[in-house]
Amino acid sequence: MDYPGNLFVVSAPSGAGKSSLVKALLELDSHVQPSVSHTTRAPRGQEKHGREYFFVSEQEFDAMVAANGFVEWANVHGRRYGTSRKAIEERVALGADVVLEIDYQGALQIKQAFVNAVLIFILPPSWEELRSRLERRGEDAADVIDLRLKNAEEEMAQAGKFDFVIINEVFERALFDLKTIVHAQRLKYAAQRRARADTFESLNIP
Ligand SMILES: Nc1ncnc2c1ncn2[C@@H]1O[C@H](COP(=O)(O)OP(=O)(O)OP(=O)(O)O)[C@@H](O)[C@H]1O
Ligand SMILES: Nc1nc2c(ncn2[C@@H]2O[C@H](COP(=O)(O)O)[C@@H](O)[C@H]2O)c(=O)[nH]1
Repeated sequence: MDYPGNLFVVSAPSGAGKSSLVKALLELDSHVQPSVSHTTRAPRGQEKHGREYFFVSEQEFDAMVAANGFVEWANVHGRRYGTSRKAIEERVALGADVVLEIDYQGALQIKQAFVNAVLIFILPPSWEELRSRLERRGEDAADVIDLRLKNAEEEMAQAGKFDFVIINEVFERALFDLKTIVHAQRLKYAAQRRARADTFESLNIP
């Protein structure tokens, strides 16, 4: 389905820096709105219900799956995460640009539902740096970090299925790349929609 708003999907192995990049993008670009996912994992650090995530029980998550309430959902690092269908469809239908920070399985499901969604994959500069970012962040236990690094191998193998790949080595440079992609795609889709509207008008199609 085609909507007036744009969907940007940002995926990366845990610790590559996608949340930091998306947060910085949101501060710079008031046209972009974040999507708040539902998850069955516990809050960490200063995370708040409704801000970083909607933290729900396994039963609540099951109920949303049964009600077709997710536009995509996946098992990631042993927990379930999903994007509310209603929140996304309502906002892009109103012309908002929405950014989703989700894993690659969810990103590929989004592309099926929204063909114009732009998929962006963030890579760390090296394995060593990925591990040290997770350790420096200091929010996950050692066994959780090990699991996330193990899963990173499979996740990084999916980068080729994305529309764009950004290497997050120097933060400001990666942010510039992300901003450029968002602006370029917004202009491209606006031009496409205008051209289609002009064609319909010239053919007298309401
Ligand atoms: N370019 C960079 N150089 C150095 N450190 C960075 C860079 N980008 C992000 N970081 C740091 O790396 C850590 C991981 O970043 P962040 O939490 O944004 O990762 P993430 O990909 O969102 O991870 P997760 O999927 O687990 O939420 C944070 O401490 C962040 O400040
Ligand atoms: N498929 C989905 N993946 C999601 C969603 N929300 C977050 N995520 C991904 O989960 C991992 C772990 O996140 P963390 O906050 O526990 O570190 C990360 O790759 C996220 O991108 C979602 O709605 N759907």
